[in-house]
Amino acid sequence: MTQLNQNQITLTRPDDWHLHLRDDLALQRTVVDTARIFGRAIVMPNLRPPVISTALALDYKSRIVKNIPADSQFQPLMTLYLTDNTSADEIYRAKESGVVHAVKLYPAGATTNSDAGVTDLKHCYNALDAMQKIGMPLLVHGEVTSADIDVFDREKVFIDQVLIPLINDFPELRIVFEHITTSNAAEFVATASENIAATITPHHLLLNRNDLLVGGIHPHHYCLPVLKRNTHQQALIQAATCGSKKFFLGTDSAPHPRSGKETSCGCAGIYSAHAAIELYAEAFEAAQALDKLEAFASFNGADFYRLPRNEDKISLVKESWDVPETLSFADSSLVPMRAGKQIHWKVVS
Ligand SMILES: NC(=O)N[C@@H](CC(=O)O)C(=O)O
Ligand SMILES: [Zn+2]
Ligand SMILES: [Zn+2]
Repeated sequence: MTQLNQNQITLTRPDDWHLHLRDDLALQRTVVDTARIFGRAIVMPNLRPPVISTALALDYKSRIVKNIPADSQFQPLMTLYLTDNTSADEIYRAKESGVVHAVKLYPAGATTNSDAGVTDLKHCYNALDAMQKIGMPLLVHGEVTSADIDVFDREKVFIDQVLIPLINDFPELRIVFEHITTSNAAEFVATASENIAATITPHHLLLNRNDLLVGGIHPHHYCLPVLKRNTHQQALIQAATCGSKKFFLGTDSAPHPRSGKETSCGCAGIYSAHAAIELYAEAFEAAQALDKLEAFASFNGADFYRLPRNEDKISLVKESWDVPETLSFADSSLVPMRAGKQIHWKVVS
């Protein structure tokens, strides 16, 4: 990475390894915002109905591609939604398509649109076996769902109850522990085998649970896994900036209409695609680790997914700009991360 000075950085074009684009009219917003900066993105399959087959993934991809601006080289990388019924054949079809790059595990009931998710991983052993054989990564929303487990502990308990047994049974399975939020997860990944990696979001680097709960409740900071205490935030910053190849950029940008967030039972998800790399630059600068941003954003994910790194570059300058209060979203609007406030890095073309 060429760091010209403290006020400008140039890095290889980054990729987003965990992204929600939604569907239909929403794609006009989400695809354009992500394609502005990112070369590729791993597209989450939690639509209604979920993307459970290669055929559905191909259809979804064609709807996404229609919304890519003509001057963009952006490539959506598709995923399948794992269910209790996913067959080994479906995994082989996914691999052969060249279009599906990973399979996503949502424990049933864990998060937005996860009702069709997995009730017990034992139902998925044929599919997991096939994935292990062909090197297809399993992406996990790593939270248990039992009512008796506190929402702040669900990630840590997932490691003990689900992830460790899974790795014991499938030691060669390539796994991405998505959107990690705790020191427990960061430590676990750092010391696990090279088959285990993790994505980290901009909001879990920049925010902690005070930003959700102090001075009133802030529904636009509600996401899953929920923001944790600041010691966990510090552990994530350390993991992202320490130079380890196991941690990489995944925004988990997850738009919901304003009306779905500002209500008596609000949806989980934070929209960051309008300014994702700029927000990461802020987090890395605050940790005095801007020199580590390029590997995190542009190398480690591509290497884990065994895809070529991007070749072109983007540049950011340290310049503050105002984030709008709202952005148009399908037939309504959404409130983006940092709405009505400033972001202190800006991409220059
Ligand atoms: N992260 C979230 O809070 N929400 C995501 C689902 C997910 O990634 O768990 C969504 O699809 O809205
Ligand atoms: Zn998730
Ligand atoms: Zn997500």
